[in-house]
Amino acid sequence: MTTSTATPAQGPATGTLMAGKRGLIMGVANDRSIAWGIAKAVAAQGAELAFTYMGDALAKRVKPLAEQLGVPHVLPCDVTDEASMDAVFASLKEQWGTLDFVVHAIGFSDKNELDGLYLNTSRSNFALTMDVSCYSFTAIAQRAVPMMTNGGSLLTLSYYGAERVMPHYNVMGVAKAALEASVRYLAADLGPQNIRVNAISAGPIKTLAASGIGDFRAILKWNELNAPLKRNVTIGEVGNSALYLLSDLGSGVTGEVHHVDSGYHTVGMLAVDSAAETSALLQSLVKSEG
Ligand SMILES: NC(=O)c1ccc[n+]([C@@H]2O[C@H](COP(=O)([O-])OP(=O)(O)OC[C@H]3O[C@@H](n4cnc5c(N)ncnc54)[C@H](O)[C@@H]3O)[C@@H](O)[C@H]2O)c1
Repeated sequence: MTTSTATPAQGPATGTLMAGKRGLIMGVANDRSIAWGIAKAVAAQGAELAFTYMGDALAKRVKPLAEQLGVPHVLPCDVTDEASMDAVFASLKEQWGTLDFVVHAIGFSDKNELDGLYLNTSRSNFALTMDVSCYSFTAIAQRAVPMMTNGGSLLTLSYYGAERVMPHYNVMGVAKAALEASVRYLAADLGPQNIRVNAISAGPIKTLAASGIGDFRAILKWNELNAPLKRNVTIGEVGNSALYLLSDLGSGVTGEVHHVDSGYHTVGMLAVDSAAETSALLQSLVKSEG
């Protein structure tokens, strides 16, 4: 193996950890997407990939990215549409026959409800958020598992708002909590087939999906000030942790929610050395609420 010690800033480490493995990456929207960070990390280790994208508008962005990594299969998929998911797996079955891993980096909620109080969540947006952000992982697993004849690895993305109240995360927090529970149930169901199921709980990262969350910039700053590493994480770092869970390095790990968040989830109190800046940030949040 020829793994280098490159940091995410220098690009992913190259090597052969994923050689011979075929995987589907769902959720690349652009080059800021967490799914893109994961795709780069596993491609640099020899994985053969397929991408899905949602809607014609994103095809223009996703196809050139796929070309960069030499990904030949780029398929449309809307996870609220059963036929669209069936078509993706029928196509992969025809092209590849078997599948080794799937990355589910998909979430959605009406941004009007990612602001203000959770109390005001509508029935329709509750159902849509749960469908896209939680149930779809199970729906994808149902289709992927029959192709994972040599075992496999399923990976989804969560956020700390599943465990603790984060301002404005609202119904997404409820959906992520359910998603994390489904990781554990799927892990139990699929363990006997040597199919592992895990989640990465990523720290806040400026992406298209994140831009819909109220006061997201303040959340980014708050994490930077108060996380043990005193900075936010990159999609490259999430990609490297995903590589561990998707490759045989993670062969003993399933049902896990692995935090890649500069350690923020371990902190019980604000950082004393950033108290002044954190307090100024709080003041600005109070003003924006007012
Ligand atoms: N950015 C963050 O701070 C952060 C932190 C933790 C977890 N996450 C999670 O990471 C995952 C990826 O999000 P991201 O931040 O990279 O943003 P992103 O906008 O780049 O990716 C979200 C993806 O979901 C796709 N999507 C939405 N509705 C869909 C549908 N009906 N069918 C198929 N695809 C659909 C979008 O097309 C997009 O590709 C999400 O689950 C998100 O909740 C993000």
